[in-house]
Amino acid sequence: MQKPYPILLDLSAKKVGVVGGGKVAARKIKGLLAAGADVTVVSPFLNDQIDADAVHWIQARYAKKYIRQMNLVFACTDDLAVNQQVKAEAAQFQLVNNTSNKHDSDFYNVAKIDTEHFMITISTNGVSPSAAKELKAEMVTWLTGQYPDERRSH
Ligand SMILES: C[C@@]1(CC(=O)O)c2cc3[nH]c(cc4nc(cc5[nH]c(cc(n2)[C@H]1CCC(=O)O)[C@@](C)(CC(=O)O)[C@@H]5CCC(=O)O)C(CC(=O)O)=C4CCC(=O)O)c(CCC(=O)O)c3CC(=O)O
Ligand SMILES: NC(=O)C1=CN([C@@H]2O[C@H](COP(=O)(O)OP(=O)(O)OC[C@H]3O[C@@H](n4cnc5c(N)ncnc54)[C@H](O)[C@@H]3O)[C@@H](O)[C@H]2O)C=CC1
Repeated sequence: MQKPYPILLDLSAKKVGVVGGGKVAARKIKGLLAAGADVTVVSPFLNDQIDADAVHWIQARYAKKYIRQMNLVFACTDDLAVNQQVKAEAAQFQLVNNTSNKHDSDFYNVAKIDTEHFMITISTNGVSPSAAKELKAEMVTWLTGQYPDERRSH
């Protein structure tokens, strides 16, 4: 991304689409449900880490019609052509995260530390997600030393 614009979103009760129901989808869905989003998953199969009762599950292969209401869409299948298709077919109002191609995404997810007083988000602007995860771990250790009360969910 050339000039990313960072924001925090209120997704409570907002419809969010997730295409694919595997390991990566499971991680994204966990974060979305924690934010109170109304998640619809389009996928023939669901990973056992995804609670089918907590989402709307459309048990089908991707088709544009399933996500036409959603502002925010996560393309998480293991078929790169399908993820690309989700991005290519999106309307102007839809923001798509193609999880298999950072060069084909409208937004990236961030590593997050959520404490009593701060929400700290970490990004490498797509360069190295594992480096973001490592820096998060170091910052949690540092923060815990500075603010002993700040141990909430990370
Ligand atoms: C561009 C971005 C788009 C997006 O997903 O939003 C993206 C893309 C890709 N990730 C890949 C791999 C991994 N991603 C993780 C983990 C996380 N990835 C996250 C974000 C992002 N990942 C966005 C940019 C973030 C930034 O700017 O720093 C985090 C921060 C947040 C989250 O996922 O919610 C979360 C850590 C949060 C936490 O732990 O706290 C791990 C580690 C693990 O799973 O343990 C691995 C395996 C190890 C590795 O390769 O690093 C691949 C290669 C796929 C392949 O080639 O097979 C791509 C595709 C590509 O690079 O194009
Ligand atoms: N952005 C990130 O954080 C990361 C992204 N990736 C990328 O994520 C992608 C998915 O990886 P995993 O979740 O590990 O794969 P996975 O194999 O666990 O899951 C793939 C899911 O896609 C579904 N699917 C396949 N074709 C579909 C279609 N036509 N329509 C709807 N659903 C369909 C399958 O049923 C399955 O649920 C890979 O392309 C990988 O490169 C991998 C690691 C991290």
